[in-house]
Amino acid sequence: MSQAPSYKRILLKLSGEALMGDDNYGINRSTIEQIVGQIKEVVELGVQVGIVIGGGNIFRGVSSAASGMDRATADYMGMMATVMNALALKDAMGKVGLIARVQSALTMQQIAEPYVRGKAMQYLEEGKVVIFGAGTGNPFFTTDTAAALRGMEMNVDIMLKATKVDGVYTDDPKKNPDAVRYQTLTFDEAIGRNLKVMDATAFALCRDQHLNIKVFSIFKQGALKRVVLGEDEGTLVHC
Ligand SMILES: Nc1ncnc2c1ncn2[C@@H]1O[C@H](COP(=O)(O)OP(=O)(O)OP(=O)(O)O)[C@@H](O)[C@H]1O
Ligand SMILES: O=c1ccn([C@@H]2O[C@H](COP(=O)(O)O)[C@@H](O)[C@H]2O)c(=O)[nH]1
Repeated sequence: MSQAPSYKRILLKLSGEALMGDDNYGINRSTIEQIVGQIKEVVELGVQVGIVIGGGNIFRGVSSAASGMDRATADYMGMMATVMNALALKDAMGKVGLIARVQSALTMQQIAEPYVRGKAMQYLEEGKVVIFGAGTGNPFFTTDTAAALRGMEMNVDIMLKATKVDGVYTDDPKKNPDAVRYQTLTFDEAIGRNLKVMDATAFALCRDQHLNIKVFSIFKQGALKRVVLGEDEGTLVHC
């Protein structure tokens, strides 16, 4: 019996750091293949997939490597890092027969299309995966905020934040072993408790536009498909 997805169109926010796998930097080949395999599973269910990818595996504007630099310059470097990840993701998708397009918020026409909302919508309707690179195109923002923004522009049904932890916790589970995972929580709770799993700007945007977020671990085999099928996986952040 075929399974019916709970969502027609999703915006997947992929952590850049998740691409490192167990490495300290960059893109781990088997990790990206594992992630692309999960994306393929949901495309095959007929779900339209837009992706915003982070850059933390290569460069962050607020990282120690950037300290002493002009913040806006460092942020432009961070945005370029996300384009590198977007190209790597597109390449890995092509190898398993997925058709993907990269649209960049910063113009770099030799390597990526510029972001054009209508064109991106058309690609999604055609069943192509659209990877949005360069975040919002503006310094002082993050790719979480870009994911919220593109998700709203694409009229997606839900934003899925695929990360290294399996949901939202009372505290950072990487630092506090006593942290407890929420099954669901509201945007106001997430903002009020200053939970650092996403930035507050992204939470506030999603709250104001009624775009729910599911936070889950991309390292759990089949997790993306379970989320899309509406099964119990990760943490739902809702209005
Ligand atoms: N309350 C919390 N619940 C869950 N995770 C939390 C919490 N507070 C902090 N974190 C941390 O937030 C991180 C979110 O990671 P993620 O890599 O997705 O961030 P990102 O900055 O969006 O990614 P990147 O810049 O690599 O694209 C997790 O690694 C987790 O350790
Ligand atoms: O809209 C945006 C998005 C990102 N940046 C810069 O890129 C890096 C990497 O993004 P992450 O969200 O941390 O993965 C970020 O640290 C910023 O320096 C940006 O300036 N604007």
